Amino acid sequence: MQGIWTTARIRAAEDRLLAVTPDGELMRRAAFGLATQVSAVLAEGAGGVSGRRAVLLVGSGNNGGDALWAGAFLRRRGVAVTAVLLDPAKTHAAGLAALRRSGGRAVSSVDGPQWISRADVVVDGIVGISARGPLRPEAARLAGLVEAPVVAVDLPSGVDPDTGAADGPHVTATRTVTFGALKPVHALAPQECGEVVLVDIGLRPSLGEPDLYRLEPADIAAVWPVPGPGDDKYSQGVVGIAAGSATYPGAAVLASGSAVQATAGMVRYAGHAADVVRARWPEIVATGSVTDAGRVQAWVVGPGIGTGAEGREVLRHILGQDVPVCADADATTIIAHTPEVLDARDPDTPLVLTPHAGEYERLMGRRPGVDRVAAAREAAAKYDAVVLLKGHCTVVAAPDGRVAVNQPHGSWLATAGSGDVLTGLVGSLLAAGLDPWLAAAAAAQVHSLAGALAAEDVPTSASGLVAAIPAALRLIRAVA
Ligand SMILES: NC(=O)C1=CN([C@@H]2O[C@H](COP(=O)(O)OP(=O)(O)OC[C@H]3O[C@@H](n4cnc5c(N)ncnc54)[C@H](OP(=O)(O)O)[C@@H]3O)[C@@H](O)[C@H]2O)[C@@H](O)CC1
Ligand SMILES: Nc1ncnc2c1ncn2[C@@H]1O[C@H](COP(=O)(O)OP(=O)(O)O)[C@@H](O)[C@H]1O
Ligand SMILES: [K+]
Repeated sequence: MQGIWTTARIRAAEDRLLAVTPDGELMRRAAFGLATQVSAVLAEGAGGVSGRRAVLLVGSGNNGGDALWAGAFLRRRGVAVTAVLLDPAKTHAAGLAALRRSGGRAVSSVDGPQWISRADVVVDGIVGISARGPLRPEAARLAGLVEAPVVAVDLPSGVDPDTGAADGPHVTATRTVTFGALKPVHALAPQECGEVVLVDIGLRPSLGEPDLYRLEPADIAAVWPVPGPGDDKYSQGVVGIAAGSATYPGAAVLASGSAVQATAGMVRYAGHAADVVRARWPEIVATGSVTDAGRVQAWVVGPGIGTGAEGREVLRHILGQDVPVCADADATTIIAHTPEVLDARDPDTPLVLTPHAGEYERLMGRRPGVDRVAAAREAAAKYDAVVLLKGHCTVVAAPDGRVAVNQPHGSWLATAGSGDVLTGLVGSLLAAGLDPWLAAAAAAQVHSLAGALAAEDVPTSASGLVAAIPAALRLIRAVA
């Protein structure tokens, strides 16, 4: 798993490392890595390095210092470097001196536009992990003039380092070069960061346990159930799907189909769409009611079941079965409106809730807001459940505090019925006995990968996602 650390933790680790490192050493390590990446962007975008023009946007902190030192390294490779100083009186003195010694130029922000317009690459050293709020007007004005590729130092300025919120003027980078460790912004604002490159400055041993995680293919491959020689259809975990209705059978078909594709064992369906489900997926054992569904090791409940009395009874029955439950869509709304249905649940029975922002609002009485990690954690604590908060970057929080952030592969999942596919994936992993947090996080990752593979650069559908699940799993197992 990739670890991600909040800026408070990064700063504390940096302080520990700084105390045992010669003055300026960390910044020089960071700047050298940064200069290497700027050179690479020049080589790719401007056809070479020597003779190309780099403009540094330099703020008042160490982030600007990194940019200035990198400018000095770039000079050695023959790059024409101009630093635009946003606050000359507070500019990092040693960095500025190094740039000047190397033959680089420094100008004030008034003279910035003429240099920015001729740049082959712009280095965003406006602000780093000590940033608060969006870009200030002068920085916003200069950033708005940039047309060249942008390499962001540590993070794209104006984007919140800890929440990834980009709700005001900010930089959008082609590449972000970060130091020592990933910060939340890198997982939560992929659109603004572009490609993220991590430069090792020796921080890892000082960091301790991560605050957030991102699953890597190897993590998913290691836990995704595959049958062994001793397995049969039951031993791998049977998942039950309570979804859809006679009028709206689509959710049932999608959630059940997703479960069929996800694992090898067995899928049971219970509800009013039994005929349609059976016709589409003959391998599913389908019945009309959850009370005669047979034994399962986990339940998926909610998509399309309605929020009336019948839906409530279905949910109450399922919560009382002492097996893990993924409650989605209408089940989320029922829980929000009649929380006493949860009394049917044994406190030790794992529950996964999968709200989108609107369902979150019903569950918590407020929108998730800009701090989606905190929002998911609060809901997880309130409901003693794993909460998968849907979005471009889906966040999965466990009641014990663990949080995973999903890595999106584009926005292809924004299609009707996509959530039904996700819930089927979660359910089959719960049935296989996975830790519920890991099940939800792995499902989210496979879901987005299936979206990208189904889409292949043109829009896809939820049925397309279901069909692409095997390809996503094949790819994950191949690269792991
Ligand atoms: N420590 C280390 O070992 C290493 C650190 N490293 C690097 O240091 C960076 C952190 O540096 P830092 O702490 O100096 O703060 P940083 O983010 O550059 O600037 C903060 C200043 O900017 C201002 N400002 C604030 N908000 C603003 C806004 N919205 N828009 C505009 N301006 C704004 C505000 O100043 P003010 O103008 O208010 O006086 C504030 O004080 C880190 O990201 C990494 O790049 C690497 O070299 C590796 C080793
Ligand atoms: N812009 C987006 N980028 C990436 N993923 C998205 C985006 N919009 C939605 N998704 C994902 O698509 C799924 C939509 O689920 P949901 O809102 O329940 O839709 P539905 O009710 O139509 O099934 C979620 O997994 C969500 O994270
Ligand atoms: K920056």
